[in-house]
Amino acid sequence: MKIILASASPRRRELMTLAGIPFEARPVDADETIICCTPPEGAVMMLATRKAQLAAEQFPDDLIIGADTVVAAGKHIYGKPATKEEAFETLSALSGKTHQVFTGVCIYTKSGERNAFCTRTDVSFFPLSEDEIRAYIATGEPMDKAGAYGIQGKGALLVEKINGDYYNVVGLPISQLVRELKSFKAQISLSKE
Ligand SMILES: Cc1cn([C@H]2C[C@H](O)[C@@H](COP(=O)(O)OP(=O)(O)OP(=O)(O)O)O2)c(=O)[nH]c1=O
Repeated sequence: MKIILASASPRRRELMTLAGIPFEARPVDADETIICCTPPEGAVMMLATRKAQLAAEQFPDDLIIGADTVVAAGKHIYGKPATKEEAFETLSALSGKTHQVFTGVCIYTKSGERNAFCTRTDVSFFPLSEDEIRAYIATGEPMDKAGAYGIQGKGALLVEKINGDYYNVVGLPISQLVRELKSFKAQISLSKE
């Protein structure tokens, strides 16, 4: 049984490699629309499960990992910005405040085993000036990232402090994932021999 990462995210691939998990990356084209008023924890687990189920159609004999990350602040849920203006609005809303980053992960086999979990990290931003936000957007970094920033890049300069797993913010709570995989019933080897 192979491990399939149902993801196009280069960050998730890097983190799987960092953890020493042997895997193949097979992106899926999932509808990432979140039903209105769904709490972020439920939304990310639902989307992670949707991605895993789609990949399982193509790889019915394998163990699939799907993941989804969103940023939540107050009642708002922020995914990847569609435009630079949306990135500006998102970063303005996060400026000077603490928000939550939720990543949902689903480990799934077509034979019926399923484990979905969600990890939360609190991230506090410094107050940001309009010029600072515009300069950051001009780097191009925000456009493919939930909440319109990447903590692993220049986005690190926006962050005053974090509470929780750093790798969860980058897109995969890798230590929790390794623990969940160990307790998963499927016969998988986590070593790369
Ligand atoms: C907050 C934050 C998010 N991100 C990224 C992680 C995810 O790749 C992305 C959130 O979008 P997702 O929809 O979770 O993932 P994706 O579209 O990149 O990849 P796939 O659906 O194929 O798995 O935002 C960072 O890289 N750094 C950060 O600091």
